Amino acid sequence: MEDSTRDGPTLMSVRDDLIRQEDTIVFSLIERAKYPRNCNVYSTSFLSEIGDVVESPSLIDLFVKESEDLHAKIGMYDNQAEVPFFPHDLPKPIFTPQNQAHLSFLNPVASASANVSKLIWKMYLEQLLPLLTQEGDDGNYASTLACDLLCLQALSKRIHYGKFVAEVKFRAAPDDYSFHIRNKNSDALMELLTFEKVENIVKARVENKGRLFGHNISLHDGEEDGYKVDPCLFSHLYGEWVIPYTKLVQVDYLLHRSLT
Ligand SMILES: O=C(O)C(=O)C[C@]1(C(=O)O)C=C[C@@H](O)C=C1
Repeated sequence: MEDSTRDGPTLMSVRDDLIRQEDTIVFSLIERAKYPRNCNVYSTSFLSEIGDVVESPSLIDLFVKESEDLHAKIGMYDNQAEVPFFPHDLPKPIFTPQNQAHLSFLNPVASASANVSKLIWKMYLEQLLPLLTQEGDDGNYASTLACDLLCLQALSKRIHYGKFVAEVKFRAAPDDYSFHIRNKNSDALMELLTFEKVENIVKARVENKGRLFGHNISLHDGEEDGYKVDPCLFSHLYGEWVIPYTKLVQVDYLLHRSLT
């Protein structure tokens, strides 16, 4: 947890973490929008066409996988909030921090089961990038990949934070949640964990952040200021994908949470 009180995280502290993560998401998407689409980065035929390798993952596959291997070595995935896109054969951490108290908040079985990485990956590449970037290719593949990694990690962390939200909600009302968990009633769980008012506030706030962080400031009177990214994109992103995926994570987590 980024912010936990002495007695462990609360719904308020987890929501504060989510608010802080909005900044990271909005900033990283604005950074990615500096570059055009650069489709070669995502193409599985690009590397084989230029003849460098026989089997050809895309550049994004390669870059994210290699980055995650490096991050695993410094213990990134010991943190339950971080979920790798390529979880197989990750190297072991090369050191163990002394204070590991923050690592045991979630139910391990439920935490391992709640995973929407594939959905996030597909949404980012197929739906978000076409809305965020202009078509074109400026050859800046390394910078594009570096931005993509930050965006993907920020989105994944925010969405998988649903595990923490679910755990604090469960602990605050164990009887209500246990009843639906026992009955494997995902619709009732979804209803119980949904706060429409909060969702509307979140969407309005990220749109405002997009307006504030992406504001192009002109120095000349009469010149339109404009935005680096249309601010509505951020509320759209949250309304269509980020919040629904976070709720999927919460339901999946709860369905797999032991009740003892
Ligand atoms: O704040 C909560 O209670 C959450 O569960 C998080 C969240 C969100 O993803 O922003 C998801 C579901 C709720 O309806 C409201 C907001």
